[in-house]
Amino acid sequence: MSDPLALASGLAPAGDLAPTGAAFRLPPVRAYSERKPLKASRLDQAAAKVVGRVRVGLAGWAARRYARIARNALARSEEIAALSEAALHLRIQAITAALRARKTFRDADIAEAFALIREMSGRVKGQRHYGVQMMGAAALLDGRIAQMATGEGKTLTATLAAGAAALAGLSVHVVTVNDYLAERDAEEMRPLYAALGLTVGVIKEKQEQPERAQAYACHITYCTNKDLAFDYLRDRIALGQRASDVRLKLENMHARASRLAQLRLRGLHFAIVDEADSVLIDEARTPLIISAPAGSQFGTEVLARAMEIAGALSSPEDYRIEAAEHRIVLTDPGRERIADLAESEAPGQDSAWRGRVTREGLVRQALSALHLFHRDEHYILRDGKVVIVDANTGRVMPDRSWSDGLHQMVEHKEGCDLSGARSTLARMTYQRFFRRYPRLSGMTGTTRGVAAEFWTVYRLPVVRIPTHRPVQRRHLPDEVLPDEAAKWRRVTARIAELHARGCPVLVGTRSVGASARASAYLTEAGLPHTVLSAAQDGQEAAIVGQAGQHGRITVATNMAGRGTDIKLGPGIAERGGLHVIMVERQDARRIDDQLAGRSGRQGEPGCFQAILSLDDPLMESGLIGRGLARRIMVLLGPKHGQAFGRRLLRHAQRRTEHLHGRMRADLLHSDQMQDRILAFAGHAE
Ligand SMILES: Nc1ncnc2c1ncn2[C@@H]1O[C@H](COP(=O)(O)OP(=O)(O)OP(=O)(O)O)[C@@H](O)[C@H]1O
Repeated sequence: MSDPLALASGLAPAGDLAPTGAAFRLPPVRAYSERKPLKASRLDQAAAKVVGRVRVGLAGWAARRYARIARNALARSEEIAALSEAALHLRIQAITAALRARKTFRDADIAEAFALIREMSGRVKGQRHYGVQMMGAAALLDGRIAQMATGEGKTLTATLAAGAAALAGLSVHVVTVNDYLAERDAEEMRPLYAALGLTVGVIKEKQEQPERAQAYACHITYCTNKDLAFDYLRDRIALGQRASDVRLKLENMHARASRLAQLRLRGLHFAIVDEADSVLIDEARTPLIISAPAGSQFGTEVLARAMEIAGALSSPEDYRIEAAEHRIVLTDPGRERIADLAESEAPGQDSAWRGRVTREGLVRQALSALHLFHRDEHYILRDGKVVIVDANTGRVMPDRSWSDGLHQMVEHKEGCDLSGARSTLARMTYQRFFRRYPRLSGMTGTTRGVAAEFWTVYRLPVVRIPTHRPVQRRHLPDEVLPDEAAKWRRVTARIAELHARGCPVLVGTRSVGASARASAYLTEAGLPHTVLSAAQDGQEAAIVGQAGQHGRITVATNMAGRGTDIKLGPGIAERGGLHVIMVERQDARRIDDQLAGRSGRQGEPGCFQAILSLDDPLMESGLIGRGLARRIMVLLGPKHGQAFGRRLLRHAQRRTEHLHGRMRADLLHSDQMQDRILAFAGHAE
């Protein structure tokens, strides 16, 4: 293999899988493995982009190599299928020894390991990996993004790469986007790993440090990106913010042991990121912050006054709402008005109003709470508390809070009790975190528009893997209605028609609020349905389990757009499979594709249709206003008007994608600057 995987081991050797003795050497023990930060100056980024393009072009060549590995593995399948249980175990021990001795993955070893894992999977789970799944797994082992269409079986694919790497002695992290998927995948695959002699740990939200350390000590650990990154941040705090490996080696045994006992991870070695575009691209900018209760915070009166002042200002004279960037910008006249209002309403009363920066910060947060953060979209109210809804996954994040007093401002707006203010102890982003893995890989259904970014930011080339069977999903043309009301009438009519035929329907929305509206319209039309949203994520498995059954109607935010495997009930394939109706465009075409991918899985029939309106939230990033767009649509008549509406929405989506891409590039650059500045003062996180 031209780019062999260099082996490294965690603190604890990954277990005794092969007979001990002279047969193989354990890889060198490193204290807390991680990669040095990658360079990311503007010039590096530009160069990486060019290289990235070339590598994307060369991906076909790499795919041929992975196909060869898969063919070689399949060629052994008959012989391996004939092995007795004991003989199969002996072969697994032999390949384990070979992998560990060589410290690199050779194509022949990979083919042997894959063939053995595949056979074991067939015996234990009744599922033998397809050739294309072995291709995908070879790409993962090689540190790439395997682009595999939705429903192609990425969960099973990961077992080959995770299993082979764990047999070789690497500690493996399989990263998914939410707790439900992490637990489901780990439990589903546990019997297979156990048969290979590998242990599996699952990280769950409420676990304490010892339990977490135990789960990370397993050969393979299933976890969410959020848990993993926070555990790493906590380890960095415990390690004392210094380059850990050298320091740990220099410390005496006792100090070292007590420090190690506080750690959770065994360092970063090999990660397989499921839904890689969501984790590595969409969530790249999410700030990960570890905070502690802070001493002082503003009281209700100050927040109330900030809200009053915010209410007295007007847009665009005093401030501008930049919806796409999700920020408020104060104008010069606005700043003056704030100074006047603060002075007149509270002559010298509270120190908060004396300093310009604090004063304007407070009013900006109040304006944000009023105009940018909406209930049932960005947050929900649960037990009298403001609970954030993650924009990417549609899930509630009970332990997350907005920083810099924004959370308290939103609580005040909603009349909730104020939670305590917190100060930051450590902070980083996913972008920064995942770049620390010496060997990173990912799987995703789509890399549309972001393949070059995977390379620029993470040095991850994308390899497209063919589907096992031809895709049978039908895509109907988008329909664009002039406004919300017309859209919902059309949506309910279409659902009623499908429901009458017994077809299961999945309605995909962008927010909890839109799901509630969909639910109200369906109730009015007398259509029985179930809502799957952040507000009731506890029943997720049960709802998803039913969504492909006869006549079912399920309304879901984009939380169902990732990883959920909706199985078709009896007779449903003959009725055309699952129908997915998208009622709002997402911020990126990739996310629309994910929703479409809930239907037509594994070569089954399915149908995808978008019924949209010019009231779509994306239109805020559009070229022209909604009123003008409506008039032009009417002028153009039904046929051309539709084409115009479709183009307008696509264009708005492309602008949003572009804007977000630029923001991520800026962040990478500023992260790099921060590294340089902080190099004199210690580590950034
Ligand atoms: N080799 C196989 N043999 C039999 N069934 C398989 C095989 N591989 C996958 N499947 C089945 O295919 C379905 C889809 O798998 P899975 O949910 O892992 O797909 P996915 O690629 O992760 O989809 P998504 O992109 O939506 O996350 C599952 O029901 C799984 O059991």
